[in-house]
Amino acid sequence: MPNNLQSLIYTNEGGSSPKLQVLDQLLIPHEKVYLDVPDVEKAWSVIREMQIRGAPLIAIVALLGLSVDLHTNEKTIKELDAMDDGAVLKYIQDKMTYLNTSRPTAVNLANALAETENALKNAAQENKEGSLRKSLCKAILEYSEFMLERDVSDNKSIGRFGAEAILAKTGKDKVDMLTICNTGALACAAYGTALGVVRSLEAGGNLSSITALETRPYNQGSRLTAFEIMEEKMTGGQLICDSAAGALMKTKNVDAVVVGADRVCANGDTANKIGTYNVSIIAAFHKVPFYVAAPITSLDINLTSGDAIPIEERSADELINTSKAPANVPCWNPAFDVTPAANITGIVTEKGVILPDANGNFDVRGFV
Ligand SMILES: CSC[C@@H](O)[C@@H](O)C(=O)COP(=O)(O)O
Repeated sequence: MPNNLQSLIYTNEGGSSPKLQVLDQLLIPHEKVYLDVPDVEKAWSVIREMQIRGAPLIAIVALLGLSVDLHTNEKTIKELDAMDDGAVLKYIQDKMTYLNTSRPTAVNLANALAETENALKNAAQENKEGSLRKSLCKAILEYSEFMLERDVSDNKSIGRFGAEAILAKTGKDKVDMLTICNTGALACAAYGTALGVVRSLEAGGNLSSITALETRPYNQGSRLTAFEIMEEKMTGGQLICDSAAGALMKTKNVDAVVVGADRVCANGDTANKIGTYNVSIIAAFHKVPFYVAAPITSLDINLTSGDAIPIEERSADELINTSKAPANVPCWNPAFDVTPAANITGIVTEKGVILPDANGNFDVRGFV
């Protein structure tokens, strides 16, 4: 991703004055506007309104937003000043619980908050700063910055493992790829997951083409992925509408599909942007390998199958406003669907590719 178009801008002058701005993705590709995130309320709303989106970025913005709130928001500082030590932990936990209500399907935020809880417990025990409040706030700051750095290195590993797996599976030197939604630098701190795999193929000279699906109704494919493809002049980049995926596989060539994930269950069932399930069925019909690319933080080993994944349903307006439909038509607008593990060839993580066993069953638990 070119430096002039980052999903977020984070600074921390002096080590304890974090500042966060996020790119308003609803305005891309026509305008580039960065929004200040001074507190958890703003972090919650940019996530909820999809001004930022993508499972990894949602978690990063929530945690950095919490850190900014605790260190620099005057209202929060005043409230903390008036508290005794016993109340501080609960106060921070309440803000975390609130952030976790922003969007339900991606598990990365819930996993990040669980990791933060552990960091808080350790910080409280060690109390290195000599003040519980300072120790807890420092722990949040350190953990949020760690997440930011880890995201980029994990994505590069996912990219490498995914490219190797696809080239080995297809036995080709150059591959035609298909993807849905936006899983690129705009969905993460940088580089991307599924689009990171495509980036890695391109870097190795192994990309023949990359087709992005439009991804109705929010058009993350046409607004964001197509934008990233054009910015980087990716080889053979093109856009098609969602309903053209079958025709593409039948009449042109697709060597492999690679998609992101919002939540991968213990058995490999994967929630991702609405329409991913359709693509997996078409890929299975045409015997095209179908890869999921996601960091370990997208795995939810507590859910045994995809039936239990909470699927976010969004307002009818989003569908009506983007489809010229009659204003009063009833709509069902699920933001995600679940691809059954049976349709998945491999799950690419930063630790390697998870493959099914001899019976075709996945068990992702050993990777967490
Ligand atoms: C690396 S992002 C993976 C997924 O989060 C992505 O494919 C997706 O479904 C995003 O949905 P969104 O509703 O735009 O947040």
